[in-house]
Amino acid sequence: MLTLKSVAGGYDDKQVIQDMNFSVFPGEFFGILGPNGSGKTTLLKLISGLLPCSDGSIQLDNQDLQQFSTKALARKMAVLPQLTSHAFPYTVRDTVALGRYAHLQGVFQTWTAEDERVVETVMEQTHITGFQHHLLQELSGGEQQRVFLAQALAQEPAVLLLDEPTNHLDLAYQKDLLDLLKRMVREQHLTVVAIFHDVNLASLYGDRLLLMHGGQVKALGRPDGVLTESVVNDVYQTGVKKNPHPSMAKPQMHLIPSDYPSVTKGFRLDASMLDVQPERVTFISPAPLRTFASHGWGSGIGWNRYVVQWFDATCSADIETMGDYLARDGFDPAQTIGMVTAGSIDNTVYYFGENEAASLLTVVTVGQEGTISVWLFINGIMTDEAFMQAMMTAAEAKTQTLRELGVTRTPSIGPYPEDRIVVAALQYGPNLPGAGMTIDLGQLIHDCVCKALWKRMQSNDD
Ligand SMILES: Nc1ncnc2c1ncn2[C@@H]1O[C@H](COP(=O)(O)OP(=O)(O)OP(=O)(O)O)[C@@H](O)[C@H]1O
Repeated sequence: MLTLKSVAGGYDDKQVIQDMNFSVFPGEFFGILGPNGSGKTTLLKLISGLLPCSDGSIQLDNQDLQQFSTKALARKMAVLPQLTSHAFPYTVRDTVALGRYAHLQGVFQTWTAEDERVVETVMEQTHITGFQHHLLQELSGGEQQRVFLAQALAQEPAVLLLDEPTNHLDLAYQKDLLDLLKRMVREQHLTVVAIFHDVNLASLYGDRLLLMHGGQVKALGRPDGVLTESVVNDVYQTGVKKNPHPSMAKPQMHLIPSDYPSVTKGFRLDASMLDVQPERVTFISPAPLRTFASHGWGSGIGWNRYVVQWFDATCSADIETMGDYLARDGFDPAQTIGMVTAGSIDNTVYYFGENEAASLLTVVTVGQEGTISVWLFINGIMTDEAFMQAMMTAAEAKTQTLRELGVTRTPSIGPYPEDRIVVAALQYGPNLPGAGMTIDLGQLIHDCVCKALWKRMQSNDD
């Protein structure tokens, strides 16, 4: 275990680190974050013994760092410093082999079969075997980074210290390197202490994070506790928005550019953007809208410009055939919510509604087999909660209207597996924090969906 007790330190004329107290446990991936100049590298230099502490102490497995000989410390701890442009006239293999220095045995420092095996293994793990006979200066920055990681791993340390290890690495190698470290943490109980600039990578891979500010601890703990919007905004002095990762329980921070002009400024979603043709109904927005869609192509949460429904009696409407419809009619698949149903243009009704809180266009289509699609195009800035509440309110309005109309459907009134709801918001204009039935937007949605459905059903009677 690595333990820092009241550690202070820095350079001759400058005290950088103050009163650092924390422990890093065996088999832990410990991430260090902080703005430029906050003291991350200085802290790592103190932990590696490169700089002496001016106060406090650092212990490794209950032994003071100063009590280790250089070679004994190198068998316990390896360091991957920030990559510099300084290139050595060594081959890749020789550079990696230098990592075995602390393990060489006897007076003649004999190179053993075990040393050979370790060098081979770490070169394979870091994908550098293919250029092992190249000179270091012939490699790209990312390739050099992997060579120095292999050298550090060749030390077979219990603790690995890394200063911005993903610098210079492309996306795939960033993931490869961090996956490798994570695997070593899990399988070999390696302790990793790594400085990150990318808060999202730190969140994904770090078991715990230390957020530094002005040479001190600003926050320390699990990523979801450390990476709060207010703390990150405060420390980095910039606007961020926190969101969960789509497939892991890890927070992710999204930068909000401060002078990003709203492309949706100055227009309003209304029926002029709706195109009703015999074979399909299309809503075309001049700019991407934030969308929540329950079914079909583009379902889930996203940003889309087009919402399209094709009427095709022969279509099985599965997600595979949707690509053909999009391609045939020239819609960008990345910006489209698409659906297909049996039916015709007669089945489309729309209604524009407005109250003091917001305005919205409601489009309702009813397929031949009874499938109902409800689209809501809302003028305002909706929160995620508002989107979900809008979905629930629209579903409730639909069910209530069908009940009032005495409409029965197969399999039954109520939840109908093929019914669809799309909620799209301009994300410009009034703030709309909720859309439940007790607030203005919810009432407007309920009113518009009921009116549109009534209109549709009355036209049925004509
Ligand atoms: N060799 C040095 N001599 C004197 N001061 C130094 C030295 N190295 C760094 N500093 C100062 O110490 C402070 C912390 O620097 P450090 O490199 O630890 O920050 P950092 O958080 O790693 O920054 P970055 O994110 O930019 O890499 C800075 O104000 C820096 O100017």
